[in-house]
Amino acid sequence: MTSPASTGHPTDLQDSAFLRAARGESVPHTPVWFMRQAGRSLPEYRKVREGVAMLDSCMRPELVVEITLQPVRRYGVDAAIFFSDIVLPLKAVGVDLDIVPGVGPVVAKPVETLADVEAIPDLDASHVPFITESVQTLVRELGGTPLIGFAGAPFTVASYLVEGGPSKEHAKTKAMMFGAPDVWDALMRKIASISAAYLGVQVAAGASAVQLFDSWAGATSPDDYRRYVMPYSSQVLAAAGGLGVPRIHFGVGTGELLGLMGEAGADVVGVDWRVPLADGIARVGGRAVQGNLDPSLVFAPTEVMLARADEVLAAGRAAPGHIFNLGHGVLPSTDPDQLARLTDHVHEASAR
Ligand SMILES: Cc1c2[nH]c(c1CCC(=O)O)Cc1[nH]c(c(CCC(=O)O)c1C)Cc1[nH]c(c(CCC(=O)O)c1C)Cc1[nH]c(c(C)c1CCC(=O)O)C2
Repeated sequence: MTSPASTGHPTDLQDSAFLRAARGESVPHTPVWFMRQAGRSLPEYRKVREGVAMLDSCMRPELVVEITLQPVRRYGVDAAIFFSDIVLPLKAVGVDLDIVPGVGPVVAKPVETLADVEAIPDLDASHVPFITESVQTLVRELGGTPLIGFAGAPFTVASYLVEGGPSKEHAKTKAMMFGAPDVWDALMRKIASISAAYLGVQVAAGASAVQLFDSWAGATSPDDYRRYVMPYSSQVLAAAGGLGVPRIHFGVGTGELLGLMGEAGADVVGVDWRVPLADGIARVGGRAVQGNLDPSLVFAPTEVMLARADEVLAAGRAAPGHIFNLGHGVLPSTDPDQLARLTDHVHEASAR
C-alpha cells in the first residue's frame, strides 16, 4: 500500500489505475479490487468485530476505518470500498431494522402502504456524521488509493423493506410493483432520494468513485426492469453524475439487463460470472466493465484459478476500461492467501 506521507495529493489519486480504467483511459496494469473484500474471510476483521453488532460497527469511525483498510493492507488492491451496508442509511433515518448474523437485514415492520412510505424520513448529512468522519479519515490514510463509496439501488433496498428480510423470489416486492403502482412509485422515489443523498455525503467527504448495488434486480424481466426499476436507478445515477465521480452499477443474474443498467447512467457496469465477459462487454456497448471471476474459483487449485483469471483479463482488453473483480462478493470461507495470489497475478500478468 502507498503510504499517505509519500502520496495523497489529488493528482496521484486521479491518475490511479482504478480511476483511469473507470474513465476508459489507458492503464499501467489492470486494477483489481473485490466486492466484500472487507469482512468475514479476514481473521483481522473477525477479531475487531468480536462482540460488536454489524450496524454498530458501521457507526464507529475507528472501526469503519480499520476494517476498510484491512484488505488494502493485506492485498494491495487498487481501491478500497467503504465499510458499511446498503441498509445503513435506512437505519440512520430511523427505520427499525437490524442485520442478523448469518441471515442479513431484517426489518421490524415491513412496508405495505403509502403511509408506511411517507413515514420514512429523507436523509441528510446530519443523520450520518460518522460517515463523513470515517470517509475523511480514510481518504487521508489511503493517500493514492481511491475510496469507493456505495449505496443500495432502489429495487434491492425495496426488497428488504417490503419482504422484511432476505428473499429468493421477491414475491411481496413484485406484488407491490405490479399491484400497487402508486405505493411502489412512492417507495422507489423515497429510496432513490435516500441513496442519492447518502452517496452525496460520501463524495462530499472525499470518496472518488461510487458503486450502486442492485444485487437483486436480476429478478426482473427487461420490460419490467425498464418500467418499474430503471427510472429510479437512473434518478440515483444522475444525481451521482452531478458529483463528478465515476459510477459503477452492479447486480447479480443481470445478464439480460446489462445494456439497460448501462443506459440507466453507469460509467462502469459490473458483470457477474454467469455472463462471459466478452458478451458482457458487447451488451454494455462502449462502457467500461467490472468483473467477473466466479467467486468459487478461490476454492480450486491456485493454478486453475489463475488460468481462469487470465481468461477474464484477456476478454477485458476488448472493453474501453476493465476493472478486475469477482462476479459477486468474496465468500466468507475464502482463504485470503488465494486473494493475495490473485491480486499479485492480475497486476503482473496485465502489466506484461
Ligand atoms: C445485498 C447487499 C447487502 N449489503 C450489501 C449488499 C450488496 C452487495 C452484494 O450483493 O453482496 C453491500 C455491502 N455490505 C457490506 C459491504 C462492505 C464493503 C465490502 O464490500 O467489503 C458492502 C458493499 C458489509 C457487510 N454486510 C453484511 C456483512 C456480514 C455481517 C457480519 O460480518 O457480521 C458484511 C461484512 C451483512 C449483510 N448485508 C446484506 C447481506 C445480504 C448480508 C449478509 C448476510 C450474512 O450472510 O450474514 C445486504
